[in-house]
Amino acid sequence: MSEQHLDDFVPAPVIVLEPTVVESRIQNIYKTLVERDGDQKEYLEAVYEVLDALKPVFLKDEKYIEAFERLIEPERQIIFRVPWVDDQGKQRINRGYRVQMSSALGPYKGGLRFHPTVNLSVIKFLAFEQTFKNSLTSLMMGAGKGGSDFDPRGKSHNEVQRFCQSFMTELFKYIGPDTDVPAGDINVGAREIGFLFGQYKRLTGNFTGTLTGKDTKWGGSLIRPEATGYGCVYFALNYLKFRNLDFAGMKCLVSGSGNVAQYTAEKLLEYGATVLTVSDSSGYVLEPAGFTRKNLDDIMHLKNIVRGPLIKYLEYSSTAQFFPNEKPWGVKADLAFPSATQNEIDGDDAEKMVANGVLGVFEGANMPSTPEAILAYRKAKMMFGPAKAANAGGVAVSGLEMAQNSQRQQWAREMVDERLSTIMKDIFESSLKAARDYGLGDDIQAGANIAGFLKVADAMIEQGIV
Ligand SMILES: NC(=O)C1=CN([C@@H]2O[C@H](COP(=O)(O)OP(=O)(O)OC[C@H]3O[C@@H](n4cnc5c(N)ncnc54)[C@H](OP(=O)(O)O)[C@@H]3O)[C@@H](O)[C@H]2O)C=CC1
Ligand SMILES: O=C(O)CCC(=O)C(=O)O
Repeated sequence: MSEQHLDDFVPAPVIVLEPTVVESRIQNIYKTLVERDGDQKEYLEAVYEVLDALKPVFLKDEKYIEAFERLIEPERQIIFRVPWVDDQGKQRINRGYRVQMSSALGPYKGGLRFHPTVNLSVIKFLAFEQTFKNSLTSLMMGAGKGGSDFDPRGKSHNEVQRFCQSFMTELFKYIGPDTDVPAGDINVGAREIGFLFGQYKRLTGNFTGTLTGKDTKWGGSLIRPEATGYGCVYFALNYLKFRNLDFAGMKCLVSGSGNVAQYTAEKLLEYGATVLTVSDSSGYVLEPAGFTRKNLDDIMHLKNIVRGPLIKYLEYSSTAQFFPNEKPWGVKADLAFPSATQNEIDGDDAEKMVANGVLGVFEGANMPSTPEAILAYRKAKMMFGPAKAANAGGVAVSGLEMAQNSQRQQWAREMVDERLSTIMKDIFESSLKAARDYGLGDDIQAGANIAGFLKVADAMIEQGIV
């Protein structure tokens, strides 16, 4: 650029609007979204939470309102047919999705979920949350999310393989190591990533880091399987330290019994906490004296190898109690780690936790707390680690997997764990700093939204209206 051009460059003026004008712009953004996508209730819930938290940012500069308006329209939404053949030779059809939300900070990045509840609203809310989460990690990652309404429950190994191959036969057109890098989420673990990667390689002829969460023998990062659960506990550790507390003797409720729940429980045990519960979609298990390491190994065996329902855990333990079709939130404890799915804690569940003196909730799952639940935590001044901050460890190590793949290297376990722990500490601190910068005290929920948003918004503004 010539000097003349540099002289010509005038940064956009800061436009400060009256609070009433900001309020009405916010209402209009939300109203327009409801008019367009009113049936997407999970997406509306996720957008509303962020919109509300960003008010102080919008009050300081109008440009951020415009950036937000742009951000809530995904860059691209891909919906496709996934035909496959079951073990009886019968044709089956599922629907596949990939929402490429934002490429402001890097290639689209985020997991794939296979679950009968998957629809466009669910994938959009997950891609939206991913945008702020990935920004908080400070790694070069944009945001996306995908999946299918395919239900792997009761499907054979071969059926899952055929489904994954068909899913990738369409998805491969839209992804790549520098464009979009999917990973796992609910029901997409090491087995499914293997099938998806194999088909991607077969279709493109390239062995690239296009998926993360790969097996560590062929390009995966050490610590990626543990990263979301460990990261959530590291985040909680920073929050506890900030309140002059620690894990020793803390009684913890964990929900879910999949990837995130298992490694959350593992790290909690390492830190001397007591894990009282795990759950699945059929109910929850209580170990009244807390899970031992052996108990946790049994849960891992039941869920990862046998792939059975949680009631079968009673065959492994004589002390456990199983509560069918119930959630663990009424059990008396000190800390809660929801690690199953969205909206698994409603207002009533949260009130039970408040009444039981729960000190903090750290979200391993994405958006597990309803708006009513969050209100109850806030009123009770509980510690609250919102998903986009607390569960960012998984995607952070996926970012490190991308870096290792680019270098054709595999880093040592200790090195990845150290990076993860530092990233979680930085996320806690940057969320706190953003809250303080905007006069919001130690409101980590608002701070995480603000810190995550500002980086994406500034990048969007600097890259022009695209
Ligand atoms: N894996 C990762 O790296 C990351 C995951 N997350 C989030 O963490 C959460 C758990 O994911 P992950 O552990 O990977 O998934 P898994 O598939 O490994 O485990 C999911 C667990 O949640 C339970 N579950 C799923 N749906 C429901 C439901 N509707 N009601 C009650 N329980 C349910 C499952 O029970 P059942 O087996 O009976 O279905 C299972 O125990 C999700 O919200 C995901 O988006 C967030 C960041 C990263
Ligand atoms: O590792 C990733 O890319 C995605 C993890 C994910 O889906 C999430 O953070 O919700």
